[in-house]
Amino acid sequence: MVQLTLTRPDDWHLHLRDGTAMAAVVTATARCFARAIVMPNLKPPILTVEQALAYRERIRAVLAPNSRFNPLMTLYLTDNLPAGEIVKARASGQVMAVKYYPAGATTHSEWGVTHWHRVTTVLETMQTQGIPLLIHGEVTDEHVDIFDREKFFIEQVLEPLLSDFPALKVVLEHITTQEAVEYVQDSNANLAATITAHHLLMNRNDLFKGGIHPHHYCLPILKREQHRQALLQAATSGNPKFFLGTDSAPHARANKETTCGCAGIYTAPAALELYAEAFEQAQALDKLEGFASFYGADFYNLPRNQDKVTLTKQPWQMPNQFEFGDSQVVVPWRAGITIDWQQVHE
Ligand SMILES: NC(=O)N[C@@H](CC(=O)O)C(=O)O
Ligand SMILES: [Zn+2]
Ligand SMILES: [Zn+2]
Repeated sequence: MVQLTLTRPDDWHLHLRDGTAMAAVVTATARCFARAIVMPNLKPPILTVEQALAYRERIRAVLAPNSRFNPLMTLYLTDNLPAGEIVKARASGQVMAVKYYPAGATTHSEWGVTHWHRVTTVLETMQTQGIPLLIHGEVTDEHVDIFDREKFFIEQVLEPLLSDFPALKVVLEHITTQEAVEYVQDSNANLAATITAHHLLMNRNDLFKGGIHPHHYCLPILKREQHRQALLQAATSGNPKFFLGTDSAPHARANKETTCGCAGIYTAPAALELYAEAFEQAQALDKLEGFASFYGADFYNLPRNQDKVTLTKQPWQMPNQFEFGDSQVVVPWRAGITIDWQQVHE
């Protein structure tokens, strides 16, 4: 049997939601990942260190008693986030980063940043304190084609922002384009990017193959094949600027399969297995460990994990749905479909 053993990975971009929904999904991540950067886009969002630490305790409270899963918290950047909150975040040791949502760009981004010029004081403090800025990199101008929003964000926002804050650590999250890959490659070591499994394995045809697929809809939206190839190349290149962030983003089935469905793909139930599939496709399984288990920790100046996980090539079928709190269900990516790799649970 083909087996693959690697240092336990971390997920550097994850949505856990809150309440009973959170309780229903957190194990899917905790079974595999040692740590995860937990996104703050709750409704209402996580605006203070106090709220972030309380959210962290709610997550920890539903973990199995012997779980060593460590949720790493983030703050939601608004036009009004006080710089003092950054100092508190640094002191907390558990609030690791600040998330920049352009207002209106994605799920629960309505409290996000209207223009980066409004948050320069906070960025200044983050730069001094060494707190990374995590960016959803899409412009929100409705005149910009949805497939070009990432490219335009890089030109119109990221480039000027980085030139004003060259020492700020920045993660361009869930990149989807060749332009993003090239921009990150060509920048200094303070800029890194996360890549999702679904953007490594699907292109925009998968939104429409034989009919419309709401469970393939996420933001940034899937792009054409040329971009998927660029992402695959970046992820498997061994360049430490690219690391794992699933962007696993569960929504209730009823909110996906509807007239105006939510953006977000729930990949946590097979996250590492799906990355293995992508890396195998690129004949680069030997590069998975660096991408999944080393480079993110290095970027955040955290120790690499010590223990291991093992995947085996034993097909299994993804369930059609999972419970999602309060009599809701969530449909995972690849629902009802065979997954090639499987994590071995000791
Ligand atoms: N990726 C998504 O399509 N959705 C995310 C938000 C985000 O990461 O942009 C969500 O919270 O549902
Ligand atoms: Zn996003
Ligand atoms: Zn996300």
